[in-house]
Parts: sequence; C-alpha cells; structure tokens
Amino acid sequence: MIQRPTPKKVRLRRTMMFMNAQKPSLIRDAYIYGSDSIILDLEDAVAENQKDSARFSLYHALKTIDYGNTEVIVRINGLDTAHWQEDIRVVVAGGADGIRIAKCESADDVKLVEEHVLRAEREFGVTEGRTLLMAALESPKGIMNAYEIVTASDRMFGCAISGGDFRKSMHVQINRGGIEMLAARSQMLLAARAAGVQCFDTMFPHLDDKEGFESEVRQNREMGFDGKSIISPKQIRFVHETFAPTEKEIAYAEKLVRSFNEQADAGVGVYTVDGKMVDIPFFEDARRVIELAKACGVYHGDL
Ligand SMILES: CC(=O)SCCNC(=O)CCNC(=O)[C@H](O)C(C)(C)COP(=O)(O)OP(=O)(O)OC[C@H]1O[C@@H](n2cnc3c(N)ncnc32)[C@H](O)[C@@H]1OP(=O)(O)O
Ligand SMILES: O=C([O-])CC(=O)C(=O)O
Ligand SMILES: [Mg+2]
Repeated sequence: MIQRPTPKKVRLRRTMMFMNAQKPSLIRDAYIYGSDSIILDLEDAVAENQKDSARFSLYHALKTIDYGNTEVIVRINGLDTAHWQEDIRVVVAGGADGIRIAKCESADDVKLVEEHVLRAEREFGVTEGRTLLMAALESPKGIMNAYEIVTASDRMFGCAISGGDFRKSMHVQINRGGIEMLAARSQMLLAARAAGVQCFDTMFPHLDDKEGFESEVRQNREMGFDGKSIISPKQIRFVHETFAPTEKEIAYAEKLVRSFNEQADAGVGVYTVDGKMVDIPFFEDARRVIELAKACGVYHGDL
C-alpha cells in the first residue's frame, strides 16, 4: 500500500492536469509527464452511469500507484448531486492530498465538504486535517463569493476559475485576449491574494490552437496567477517555462537583493538598479522571484 507524504498547503502548482479517474490508461502513468499536480476527475469527465466504476478505479489507483512528488487532487461531484458524499469517503480512504470542490458557490459549501472530510478522516483513521481543499469557481455567484469561499476553511490552499461552466453561465464564448473572463479572473485573483491562498486559471480546451493557448498562458502569468489547470500532457512544458522567472529576471532580482542589503547597511532606503528606482517592496518582490526560481529549478546562484 502506498503512503503519501503529508500534503503541503504552499507548494509549486504551475500545472494541475485533469484526467478521467475512470481510465486506467490515463491515471496509471500520469506522474511521468511531470505536471506539478494531477486532478483525478470524478465529475464532468465521468459519464453519469460510470460514477461508481470511476470511484472504484480511483481508490485502486490511490492505494497502489506511487505518484512520487506529484500532488494528487481529486475533483469531486457537485454538492447538488447524489455522488459527492461517497466521493469524499473514497478520496479520504485512498489518502489523496486534496479535494477540488467543483462548482463551489459559498462558504457554506466549503464548510459542508470540510465536515464530511473530517468525518471520513475519523472513519478511516487518517490524520485529522491532512486532506487539503481547493475551490473551483464556475459561476458568477462563485466569483462574487470568492473571498468568503477561500477563507472558509484552514484546509483551503487555493481557488481556480473554471471557464467552461463560467462562460456557459455568462452566455459567452472563449475569446482571444480573454475579455469575456477579465473581470472574473481579476476578482478571483484579488480574493485569493487578500486571503493569502494560491490562484489558478482554467483549462484551455482547444488542443490544436497552440497560439491561442500560449497567449492565454502568458496573460495568466502577467495577471499574477500561480498556475493553470490543464487537460493534456502536451500543455505542461509551455506553462512551466512561462511561469518560471527568466534568466534576465533572475539576474536583475539577484542584483537588487545583493545591492539592497549593502545600501541598507549604509543607511540608504531608496536608490536605482539599472536605472530603475527600488525600495523595500521591490526588494521583497525580488526575493519572491529568487524563491520561485529555486522552486522551478532554474536558480543556480548562492542567495
Ligand atoms: C470542462 C472540464 O470539466 S475540463 C476537466 C475534465 N476534462 C478532462 O479530464 C479531460 C482530460 N483530457 C483528456 O481526457 C484527453 O486529453 C482528451 C480526451 C481531451 C484528448 O485525448 P487524446 O485525443 O487521446 O489526446 P492525445 O492524442 O493528445 O494524447 C496523447 C497521449 O497523452 C495521454 N493523455 C492525454 N490527455 C491526458 C491527460 N489529461 N492525462 C494523462 N494523459 C493524457 C494520452 O493517453 C496519450 O497517451 P499515449 O500516447 O500513451 O496513448
Ligand atoms: O476547472 C476547469 O478549468 C474545468 C471546468 O470544470 C470548467 O471549465 O468548467
Ligand atoms: Mg466545470
């Protein structure tokens, strides 16, 4: 039986790759591709008459496959279905790292899931509090309640917007440039940062539109997301490259951090690095860049 290490609330989650929990061919080797997290889906990828079989397959996978450092999250069915309670029991009994609450709309939704997770942890002798939570915000109501959702439980590590359901609710289609999701993405990012949790963008469904995918990923990074939901291994590499600091950014951050300490020792609070004004927030952000570069494996300096 596989024993997974204690899940971490804060960790690198550039890519969270969905796959149908019912399909052994997908979930058996999923960790080989190197996404930071995988999301074994019991919800919309699984046909209604296959929910039981997906749960069996999921439990077997959780108990027997060594996913190593890849985080294992399970997306449970919505709270308006007959499935979510049994989903939670199986996820907890199997020892997954966390649960993605599909179509989450309120703090009460989170609290209800939390209550059932705790009950399952007690039932199956799993350490209380081990199972983390994240919320998928898939409707205008979910977005409007983003802050109360992400602050509703200590188990919560982040939230993700879900474009398929969200666009459906708003009567819009996917657009190059993302104008149809700009307000919702921004509101969710504000809520997540205010709460100190991570924030992820939705999956990009058009697998053959490389240019569209890449432009969305770049925009995700520019907006401040921590990572992205993805649906195919072929989407991993570009997201990882885009979310890692570039050599130029690392070099600048390094220069800033080193000079800041010297300047501070000499009693100077504000000065310039390469013609750009810097003071304490720039120093703190440069430190974040270095830490991110380390986590992404692209920092080779000695800071
Ligand atoms: C709106 C929502 O709810 S999104 C969330 C729910 N959706 C999902 O879970 C869909 C996840 N993705 C998939 O199931 C698949 O990528 C599909 C159905 C979209 C396309 O499948 P395919 O046409 O087989 O994709 P493709 O030909 O690119 O696959 C290449 C390889 O990657 C594997 N692969 C593809 N997608 C995934 C995935 N999500 N996870 C793991 N492996 C995958 C395939 O098994 C195949 O492996 P092989 O070469 O060893 O046979
Ligand atoms: O969370 C996601 O990106 C996938 C999803 O359910 C949606 O788009 O509705
Ligand atoms: Mg959805």
